[in-house]
Amino acid sequence: MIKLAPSILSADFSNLLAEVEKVEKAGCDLLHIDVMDGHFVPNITLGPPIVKSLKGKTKMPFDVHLMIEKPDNYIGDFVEAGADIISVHSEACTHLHRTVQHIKKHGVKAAIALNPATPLSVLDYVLEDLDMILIMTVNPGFGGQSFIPSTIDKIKALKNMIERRNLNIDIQVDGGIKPDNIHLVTEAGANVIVAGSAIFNSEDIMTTVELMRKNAE
Ligand SMILES: O=C(CO)[C@@H](O)[C@H](O)COP(=O)(O)O
Repeated sequence: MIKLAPSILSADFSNLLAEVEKVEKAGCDLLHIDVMDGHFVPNITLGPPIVKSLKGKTKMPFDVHLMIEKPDNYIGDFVEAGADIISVHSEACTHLHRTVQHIKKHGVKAAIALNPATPLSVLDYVLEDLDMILIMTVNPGFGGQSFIPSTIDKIKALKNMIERRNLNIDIQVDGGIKPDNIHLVTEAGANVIVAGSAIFNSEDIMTTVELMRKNAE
């Protein structure tokens, strides 16, 4: 079962609630919230108050992707604001295992995100503790970038790694996913698909979501 997670980075922030309502009505499964600090990535987006302002206004779970340094300092604030899943970047964590336990202690789902150049081996000793792994299919920081094709082999290798250990972990992909390439990532093993510009910049969100779902399966 494929889950679609529209990234609000490409939404019209002056009309954020209406944008969220549109993707929920179109049948999307999760709301992907990109948090950027201007240090880990060269862009600044939003913090817990914006997340909190949306809580209770949609039934979609909040999938919060922290592209920030020192994520441990902010996990509690995002949980309090309404996060249901929190992803931290392996590249931003000095003590990755500790950070994963920190997320889980807050009672939300824990995920690790990997930049395109980061090997899967960083997951070796934390895999069993994860609910989801986020394979970045662009370098993080901006919406509207082009999909990096070498990430397909990485998704396949991750799928094998999870199956070999008999685990049940979602594989999320994020960056440059459109109706015409979504099948490449789902065939490789991804089941949670983030899409920002493809959904929010489309003329008809409902039709685009339907097309993405059809092409994914
Ligand atoms: O995390 C990020 C970018 O760092 C993403 O969530 C983007 O927002 C996805 O946007 P598109 O590539 O789908 O336009």
